[in-house]
Amino acid sequence: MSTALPRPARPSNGPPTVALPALPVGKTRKSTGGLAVPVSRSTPSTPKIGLRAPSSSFLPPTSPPPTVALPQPRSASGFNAAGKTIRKTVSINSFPQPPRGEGRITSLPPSPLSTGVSTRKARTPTTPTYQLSSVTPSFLNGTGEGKSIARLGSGARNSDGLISVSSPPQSRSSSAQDSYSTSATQYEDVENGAQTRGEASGTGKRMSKMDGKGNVLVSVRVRPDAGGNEHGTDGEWMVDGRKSLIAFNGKEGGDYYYDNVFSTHDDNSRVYDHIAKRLVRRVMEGYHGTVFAYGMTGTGKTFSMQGTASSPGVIPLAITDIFSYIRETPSREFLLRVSYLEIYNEKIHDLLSMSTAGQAGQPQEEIKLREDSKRGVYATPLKEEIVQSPTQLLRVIARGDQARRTASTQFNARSSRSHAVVQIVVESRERVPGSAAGDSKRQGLPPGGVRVSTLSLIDLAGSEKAAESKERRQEGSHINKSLLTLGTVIAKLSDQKDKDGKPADKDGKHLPYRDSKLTRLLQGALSGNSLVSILCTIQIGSAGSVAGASTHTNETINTLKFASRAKNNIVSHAKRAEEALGADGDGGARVLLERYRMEILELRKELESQAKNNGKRENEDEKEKDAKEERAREKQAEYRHEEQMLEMQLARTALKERIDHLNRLILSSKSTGVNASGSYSSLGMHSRFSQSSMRSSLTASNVGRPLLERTASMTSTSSTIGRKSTGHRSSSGTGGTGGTGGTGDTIPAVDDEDSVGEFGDGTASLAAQNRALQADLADKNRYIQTLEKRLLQARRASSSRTSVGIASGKGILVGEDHSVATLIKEKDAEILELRARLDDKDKMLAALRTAARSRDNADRVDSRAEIRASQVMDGPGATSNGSPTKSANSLVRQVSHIRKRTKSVDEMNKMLDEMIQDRVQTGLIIRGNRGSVRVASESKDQKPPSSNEPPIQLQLLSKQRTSLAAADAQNPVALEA
Ligand SMILES: Nc1ncnc2c1ncn2[C@@H]1O[C@H](COP(=O)(O)OP(=O)(O)OP(=O)(O)O)[C@@H](O)[C@H]1O
Repeated sequence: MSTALPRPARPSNGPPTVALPALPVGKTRKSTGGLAVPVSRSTPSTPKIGLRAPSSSFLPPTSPPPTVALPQPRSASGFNAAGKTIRKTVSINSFPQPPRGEGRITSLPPSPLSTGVSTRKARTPTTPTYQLSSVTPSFLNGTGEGKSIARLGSGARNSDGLISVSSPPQSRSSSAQDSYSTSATQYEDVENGAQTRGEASGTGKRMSKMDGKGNVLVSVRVRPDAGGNEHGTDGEWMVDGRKSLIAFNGKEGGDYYYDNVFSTHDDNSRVYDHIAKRLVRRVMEGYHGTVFAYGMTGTGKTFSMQGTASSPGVIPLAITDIFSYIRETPSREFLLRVSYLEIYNEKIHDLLSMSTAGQAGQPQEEIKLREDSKRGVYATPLKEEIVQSPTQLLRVIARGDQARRTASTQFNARSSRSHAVVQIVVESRERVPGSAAGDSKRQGLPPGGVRVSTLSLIDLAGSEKAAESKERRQEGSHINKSLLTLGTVIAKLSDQKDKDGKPADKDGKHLPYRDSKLTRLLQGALSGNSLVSILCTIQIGSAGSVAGASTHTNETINTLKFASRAKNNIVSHAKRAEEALGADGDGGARVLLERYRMEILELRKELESQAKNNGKRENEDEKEKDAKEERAREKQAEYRHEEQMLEMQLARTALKERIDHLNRLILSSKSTGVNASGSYSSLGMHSRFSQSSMRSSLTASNVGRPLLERTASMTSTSSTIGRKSTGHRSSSGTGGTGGTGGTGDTIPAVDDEDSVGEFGDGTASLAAQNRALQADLADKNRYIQTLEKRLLQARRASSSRTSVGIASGKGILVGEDHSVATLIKEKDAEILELRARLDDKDKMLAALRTAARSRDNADRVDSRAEIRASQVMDGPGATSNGSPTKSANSLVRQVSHIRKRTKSVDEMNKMLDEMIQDRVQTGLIIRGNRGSVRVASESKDQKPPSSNEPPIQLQLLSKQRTSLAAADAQNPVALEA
């Protein structure tokens, strides 16, 4: 069916290269206030529009077939074969640069707003309709379109043959470097200086190079009719996607050419490819870009921007391409952050924080628009989320969508009641600064800087004429007001600047950007700082009613007018964003990539310095630890050493005491006991001595375990002796006055034959002394065993310490250990010696015992004989008279004998004291407060005992032996025995 439809008879090729004469404008067109009039309307040969098929006819035109798929050159499209003037039918694609001055003004399409209409009306009759013919033709005009088309080869992709412009490759991730013939692309190519279109660009290319400006990309999408009528109800509409044409044959009709016209059959993917794909790439390369959808409510703005799961729209497809670009550009690193806001009833809401703050019932902080020289106009405070994957980005946007306000309207069950703005900020920098020096040089940018560009994807709320509810009406009034302001600003846009250098309208007046939040937010894009692509959505059809049809038609025409005006008036001066170097200044501080890089560098430095410090600290810690361990070891060794020295000292003292004690005992055993005066007994002496030595021991060894054990040993010793001593005393007490006639019967609990003193005066008998000695001997043996144990332990400790000392290389320790080892050896020798001495003493004791017995026997015999002799000599009278002469003599003899012996003991003690005194003087022995002595081993300058010189105990012992021998020599009784 579509094949049979006649097409508008417009020349499609062979455009003139010069300005064409003005053509008369048809009345009907005039009445539209300058709206474009399809040539076909006034061409007799052209069928009526009502019969025409819409441009979405799927089959290629029959005759004459377009030579190329590109849009008509504007010179050709401006009029038909009949030479009719069609002011507004100049192809938008033929505006590689904005019209200027008067030409531009006159070429403006009629504004839907009152301001533009009168001007247009006044000028229309006198102004040539093809004002832009003087503009250097672009690659799309007659100078080279054929070649460019052949090269671009977009037709292959267009299955329905309606593509009017070359299309980029379809792959979402393809580069499509030179396949997009829009003004914006021309601009970009100028920037890069690349002859991407080669000869196809022709003079247009050269012109572009000269001023580097371009128009925005304006596309129109026709939504399928809800009633199933694809091409309009009254047959007045014609949509030709291939020619980018929308023609209306009704009231205020005309032909409208745009960069792209999408028919009802074009899907979202195709729409994206044509309106946004290139722009997204440019954004990734450093330009700011804005895509927005404009149109009446329910015409498919949201459908085009967001799409559906099966047919994703501009936003998801752009996101896919952004990440594809990042993947394809390994030489740069990127950082993406996204924000999402809506303008509802002239208030800005953050859709990303609304989903959190709003849910929690917290009022959102009011978001204001601010402006600075670097960022332009921006909303603050606005949540920005850094995203790392398409999924994450889509999720963020979906979250915002959830928060967006929608409501049911007459034309849309889920109408967006706000303008929604997704902003994706792209930061990028060379991965290795300076690596692409050549490239950077070409771009005139230093390597290493961060480029920041912004992609704004805007879904405007739909204009609405009538609303039922008050709320809808209020929303509608805000929406309409902001859209009206947008239209006004666009209508007033010009190259004029005011005295401050700010964009001004044609009369030099301020542009009313501030009249609405929307225009304020779009200020940067509208004033040319960014590449702009506008998608206008329309619906051709009645929407089921006559009233609806008329509303639709009016709205559709208004939308088309808006699109035309935007195409003509918005001029892009977009430049690649400057690279911010360092984090200095306001711009630098915003650049997260730079901030993060600096932060990373700082953190790395910190990490390194920390690692260094840690290393140092570890070393120090280790050293300190070593030193501590060393000190602990030394302390331990010192303690052990002290302990050992103490033990040895105690042992020495104890041994000495023993020796003294034994000596005293031996000497006592040689004596005959105390005489009748009872001045002292040997056991009494011993007891006293024992107590005193105990005290001294306690004083000398008041620390350590050895003390307790040794003290216990001493206690047992003293108790043994004390018991005997007590027993002795008690015997003294009972039998002390027994006189010569006293017998052993007076001593209880002593069954030994020797238990009774011969004098009955309490003097200890030899047997008692022997028992005491044996008990003492047992004590001594036990003590020696304890000593041996101690020494064994000391030896072990010393050997382990020696090994530690050797391991740690401490010569001094080894030296000390040597001395200790030597001491131990000496101790061993000493013990051996002592044993030998003890054996000697045992033997001596046995001998003494025997001698004592035989002496006692002899004494008894002697005394009896003496008594008998005196009795004989004195007679009975003498005895009765009690002459005491002889017995007194005998007693005197005995006493003198005992005194002699006592004297020898005293002498020996004296000798020992002298020896000790001698040692004390030489500093080898220190005398304690209570008479105890200790070896001055603690003193640091203590000389190690000479290997030749025997230890003091041995010396004492040997001296003692000598003295004993001397005493024995004086005491023939003992020796003879
Ligand atoms: N090209 C299309 N193909 C199929 N369905 C479409 C198309 N355009 C719009 N629709 C459908 O029309 C309805 C309204 O579309 P959409 O919500 O996108 O309109 P709108 O312009 O955003 O409206 P509003 O301004 O009220 O938000 C939706 O159900 C959508 O699916």
